[in-house]
Amino acid sequence: MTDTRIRSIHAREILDSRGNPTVEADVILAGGASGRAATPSGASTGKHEAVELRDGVKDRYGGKGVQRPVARVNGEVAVTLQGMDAREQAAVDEALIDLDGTPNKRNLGANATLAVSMAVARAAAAAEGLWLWEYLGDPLKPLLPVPMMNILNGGVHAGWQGPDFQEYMIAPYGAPSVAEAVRWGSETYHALKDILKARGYTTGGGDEGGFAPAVSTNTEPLDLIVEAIERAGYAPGREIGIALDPASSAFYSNDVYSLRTEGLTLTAAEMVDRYRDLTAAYPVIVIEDGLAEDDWDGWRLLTKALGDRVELVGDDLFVTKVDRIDMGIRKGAANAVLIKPNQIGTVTETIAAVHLAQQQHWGAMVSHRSGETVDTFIADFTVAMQTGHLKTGAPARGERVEKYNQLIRIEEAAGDTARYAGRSGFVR
Ligand SMILES: O=C(O)[C@@H](CO)OP(=O)(O)O
Ligand SMILES: [Mg+2]
Repeated sequence: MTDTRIRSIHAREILDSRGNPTVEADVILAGGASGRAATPSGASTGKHEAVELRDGVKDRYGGKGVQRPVARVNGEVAVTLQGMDAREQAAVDEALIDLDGTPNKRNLGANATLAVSMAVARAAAAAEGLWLWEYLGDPLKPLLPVPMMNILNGGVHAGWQGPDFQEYMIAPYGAPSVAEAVRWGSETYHALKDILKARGYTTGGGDEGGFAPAVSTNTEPLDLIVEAIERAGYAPGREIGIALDPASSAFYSNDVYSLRTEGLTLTAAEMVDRYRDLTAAYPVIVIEDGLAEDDWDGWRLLTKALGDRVELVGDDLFVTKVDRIDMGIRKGAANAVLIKPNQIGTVTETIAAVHLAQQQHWGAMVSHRSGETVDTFIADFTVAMQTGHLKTGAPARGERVEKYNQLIRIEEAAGDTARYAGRSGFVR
């Protein structure tokens, strides 16, 4: 094997899919192998997430002057990591955590540390001549995830023009392989487009490539999607299920949830009743962020009511942090964790969050951000961690399909050892 010590690290500012700046890092090893990675960026960010910094922006986090995440990677981060073995991911990430020295990466920026951390993993995999998923996981046990395709966008991702709920996803768990699942998803997406056109809705897209029609209730998208699944020739519930991310922290304040489209203001208990009705009437198998990021009592209520039959995923609630996931386990709040590497800022800490969820027999759903790049790290990561499902937007738009296409490539390369998670990809 070639020399895997880190020779140089270089970061730059590039654009994400919303046209906003983000960080990309290149890592070159002494033996010549290299890795490149770019960090995505959220819009409906949880308030407990690690901090994202941008070059030239005035520092809001207690530092003086302006933020310089890229310059700091090219300066002190590069100097500190130089000579370290890229295969020692935990040690590299520990060095990044120490150098930052804060609980939420506000010093270096989680977007800067993550780009470096991911690029180090890629460089090490390249040096060993392995696919990233093989390097990060068990090469003999690739588990291909159910693609959770967000085909109808609302909330902040659609400029509050449509439903209050942010994401309506389809989960083609009945397919025999990930390649077929992607095809089923794209056929349903195109059927939905035809249905929307016929009803006089615009077919413009939201941030994650799903359609953003100006519907007047939060249930209308469910009717439209069930119809689209049928029109594409599949059985709603048996072959393709539906997942929701209401991202409810965005419409929660003063202890109530305000559903603008429906002119309703609901308590947590009333929201739980609503979700109970929705899951009885539609094939909804996952609800992410059904309640707000600090509404622990509401989450316990929701988990008691639906936790035995619906995967209840905490995104803003847990922000990929082990101490918050631990709190959820102790309180009986949720039964699954959304896994977003940039919420925490290193590969090692992301793996720790996945492992904690898995030890509890909780679900772990790896996720993109609404602002993305063509980086496919999360596709390989999901296969390696055997999490069973990956949400990464609509089966349209380059930065989203690139992840689904990577799953197709992995499945092909893995051949007979590849297994598609299907229904087993969900905790309930
Ligand atoms: O809420 C979410 O789950 C994400 C990704 O779909 O959105 P954002 O990246 O805007 O936080
Ligand atoms: Mg979410």
